[in-house]
Amino acid sequence: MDIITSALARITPVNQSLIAQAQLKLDNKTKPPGSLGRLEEFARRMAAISGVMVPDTSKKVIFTFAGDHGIVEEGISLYPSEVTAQMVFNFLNGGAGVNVLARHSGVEVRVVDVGVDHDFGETPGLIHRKVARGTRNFAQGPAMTREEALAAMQVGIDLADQCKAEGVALVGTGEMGIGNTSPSSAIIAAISGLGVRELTHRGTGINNAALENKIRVIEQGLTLNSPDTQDPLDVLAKVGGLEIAAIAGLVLGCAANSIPVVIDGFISTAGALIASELHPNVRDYIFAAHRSVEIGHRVMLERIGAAPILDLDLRLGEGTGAALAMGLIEAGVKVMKEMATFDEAGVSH
Ligand SMILES: O=C(O)c1ccc[n+]([C@@H]2O[C@H](COP(=O)([O-])O)[C@@H](O)[C@H]2O)c1
Ligand SMILES: Cc1cc2nc[nH]c2cc1C
Repeated sequence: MDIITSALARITPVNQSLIAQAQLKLDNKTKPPGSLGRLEEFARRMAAISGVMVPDTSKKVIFTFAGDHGIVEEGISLYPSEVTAQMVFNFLNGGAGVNVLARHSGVEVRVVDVGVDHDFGETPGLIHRKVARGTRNFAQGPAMTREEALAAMQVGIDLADQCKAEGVALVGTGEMGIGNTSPSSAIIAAISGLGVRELTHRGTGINNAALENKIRVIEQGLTLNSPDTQDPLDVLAKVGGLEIAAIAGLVLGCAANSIPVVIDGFISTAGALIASELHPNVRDYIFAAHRSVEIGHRVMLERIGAAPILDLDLRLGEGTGAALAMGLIEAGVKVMKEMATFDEAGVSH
């Protein structure tokens, strides 16, 4: 049995009876029924996924996976590939957006090199799991071999298994990779069958002329590689990315370990989409942190069936939206844990 098959075999449906029990408990709290809106949904789903009515949410981790992209040579980003490695050092120094917002929410950030085009040597604090020094240019041939895509997915699965052993209650996804909105658009175009133009946006902030070129380059890559749209791993390998594959593995691994997973923006959702196409129960473990400015994100979220928690015009990635949303999900669990019932508070109902 290969690595993916064995992870898929561990995925079970979430505990439906805990959803009903959690709602009963929430309805006894001092509030009109349902009045805490989606916070109640978070509390119900956290119970159903973890199998515990009030999970201990003290350990929360975001994985920021970094990888480079051969497609950058086509001029599809505003920034050069060197920025990916430079930002890895910024993450390790605690100075990036995700570090700030994760500190705000009491979340630990772990940075993973799964495919950066830089030799990090012994760099302390970095999780060294490099599969390759970036993908190949998918406008000229396949981005990865199937073996490379599977190896990167294995990184995510391993980290999810480790989270289970550590008692991590909530996992978040994040990424850093100059050029990675292009493979993300290619993935949703291949899987949805919609046109590249409807799914491709400005990434780091390219102008109209560069956007036209980006659309043309992605269309060329899809035509050249003609990924098997019924085979999510073929799509991932041919037009995806190493960090996207690792996120697919992390999401799959979280589902296999009954850990709720909060997905960040457009690129993270591309990874989660691959995982949820591989097994229908994966989506029950996913919380969508926010709706990104990237126009294709809405289509991805609809396909996964996830309603975004926030809509803040974010388009940074790294796990920034996940960090913010994790605080709200934890707030839902705290309502379940700490809020007085009508009887406890002596309030009539
Ligand atoms: O998370 C998002 O929705 C998001 C939207 C646009 C850009 N990004 C980030 O910007 C980089 C990719 O943009 P680009 O233009 O280089 O493809 C990459 O490092 C992502 O983390 C992230
Ligand atoms: C500076 C910078 C930070 C980022 N974080 C995620 N993607 C990014 C892209 C750039 C360019």
